[in-house]
Amino acid sequence: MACFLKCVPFNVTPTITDKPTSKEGSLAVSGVTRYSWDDVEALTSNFSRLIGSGGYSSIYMARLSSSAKAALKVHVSSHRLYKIFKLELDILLRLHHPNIVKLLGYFDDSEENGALLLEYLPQGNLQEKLHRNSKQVLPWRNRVAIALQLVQAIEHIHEKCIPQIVHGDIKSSNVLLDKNLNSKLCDFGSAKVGFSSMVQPSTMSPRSRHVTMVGSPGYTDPHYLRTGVASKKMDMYGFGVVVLELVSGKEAFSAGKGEMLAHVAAPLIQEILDHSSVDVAEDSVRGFLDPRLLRDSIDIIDEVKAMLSVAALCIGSPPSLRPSASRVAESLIQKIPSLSFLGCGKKRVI
Ligand SMILES: Nc1ncnc2c1ncn2[C@@H]1O[C@H](COP(=O)(O)OP(=O)(O)OP(=O)(O)O)[C@@H](O)[C@H]1O
Repeated sequence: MACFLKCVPFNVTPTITDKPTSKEGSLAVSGVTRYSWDDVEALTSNFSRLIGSGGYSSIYMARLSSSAKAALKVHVSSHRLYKIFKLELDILLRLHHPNIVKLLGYFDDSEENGALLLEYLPQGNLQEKLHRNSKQVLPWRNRVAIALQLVQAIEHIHEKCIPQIVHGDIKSSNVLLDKNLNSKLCDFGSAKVGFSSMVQPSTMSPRSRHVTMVGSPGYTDPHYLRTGVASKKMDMYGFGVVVLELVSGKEAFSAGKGEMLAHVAAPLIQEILDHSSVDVAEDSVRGFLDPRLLRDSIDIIDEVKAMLSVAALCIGSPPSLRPSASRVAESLIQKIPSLSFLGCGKKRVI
């Protein structure tokens, strides 16, 4: 999760009622099992296989049976991080969507230790898939499918959940991939729940016009950085940057060059906003496209332009002009024929 958390106080109201199940030592809440620490140790074979780590957690392989795998996210033990664990737990208990990581169970000592048992996504996160595994090129049709599935997950939390949820940290390492490269949004530790559209961090003093957080480098909405006002539009900004990553194969922030992808793309984005993606020179588009996809570029150039025009609108200013997640989903389905391999045009999951 991003350092967003340092600025926004959480008001986590426990909403979970535990009900006993037949399994000894475990409790279940709406199909989600509550585990004891002994269960957790057994499921992970004493935390023997680390499969991922984030700023505030470690993720271990867990086995529910000889064939069924899961991922156990253990939050670092502390009172402050326990609140983040509770926030993520409360949100995941409410969320059921094919493109959002599924909660299977949890451990909670009600003080400062918590762990989430999640469905296991064997292809890891999108950031690694795009940038670290250079031998295996992610095909174009999977990239557009991932963009659509991600925006459908965002649409679900923004527009279908009551109260609505803002994720607060949309980035490629928070997009996990299943064995068929379907995407699942994870990491709700930075989320805001139940405000109408905007939230202002209370740590912003009237004298200070700047917020202390910087967010995940390359993904944070500059409007949020300037004003401290968080809204659904900041998720759309993060989504726009992920689309730029999918198209270009470049990282959102290059530490070596100290360069942000949104800045690198700015001239092309401006051209698209000033004219229309249809009129933008094909050479400029090819110049931005992931070189590993250039071989197929003749067939996909119109789709690349459609993806770029979505990214341009999502990272544009002012935030009020950015499209909603449902508008983006509709526009991708309309303009990208490759999505038909998913049957996306026919049936929408929201
Ligand atoms: N269900 C899962 N299946 C497989 N791998 C996972 C799963 N959940 C998390 N991971 C791996 O662990 C990484 C970190 O997970 P996550 O983002 O939830 O942790 P975090 O502490 O909130 O991280 P961050 O500092 O990025 O916010 C993911 O990018 C992914 O590589």
